[in-house]
Amino acid sequence: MNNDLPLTRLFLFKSPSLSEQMTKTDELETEHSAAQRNDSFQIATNLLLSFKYAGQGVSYAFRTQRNFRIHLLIGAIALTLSVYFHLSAVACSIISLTIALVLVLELLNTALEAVVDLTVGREFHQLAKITKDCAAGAVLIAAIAALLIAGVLLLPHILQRLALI
Ligand SMILES: Nc1ncnc2c1ncn2[C@@H]1O[C@H](COP(=O)(O)OP(=O)(O)OP(=O)(O)O)[C@@H](O)[C@H]1O
Repeated sequence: MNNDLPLTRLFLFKSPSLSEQMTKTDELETEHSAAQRNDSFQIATNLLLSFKYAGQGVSYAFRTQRNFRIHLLIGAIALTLSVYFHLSAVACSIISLTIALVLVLELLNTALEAVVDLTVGREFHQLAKITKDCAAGAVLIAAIAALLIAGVLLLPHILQRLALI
């Protein structure tokens, strides 16, 4: 297995081969992005703009990541049920934390995918595979834990309401 990433791949925005393939539109978008980046450096002290960029990250994940939307929907259902069944403040906090953990990991997964794609482009690389698979695995483990915790805390109430116990 060749684990050596060329240094140029790590430090250049695009590999030369990919740059050659860029369309005129891509070039314009890159210039536009560069201008935006310069602006962001000039206004980095503005706290409201920091929140805005963070919001753009969440918005991007929501728009592009189906799993993020699914986790958000399941989280909303779990929280609604928690309030509906008058779960204790501690139980609600635990459920909220597990939901937040899954969403945070989904955002990090999306960020890592972007960095990997930025680095290796469309080329296959074993390290790219490991990075993406591990990031996806982290989301999966958090999601299973969240489901188990919500199940333990909510299931007795749901079964009771359905008159099954
Ligand atoms: N450059 C690459 N080199 C090697 N394997 C890759 C590469 N890109 C993706 N893969 C493999 O393909 C899988 C899917 O990659 P992809 O970028 O489509 O993520 P994804 O499944 O869409 O993730 P998510 O569902 O979280 O958005 C990865 O988990 C990895 O195993």
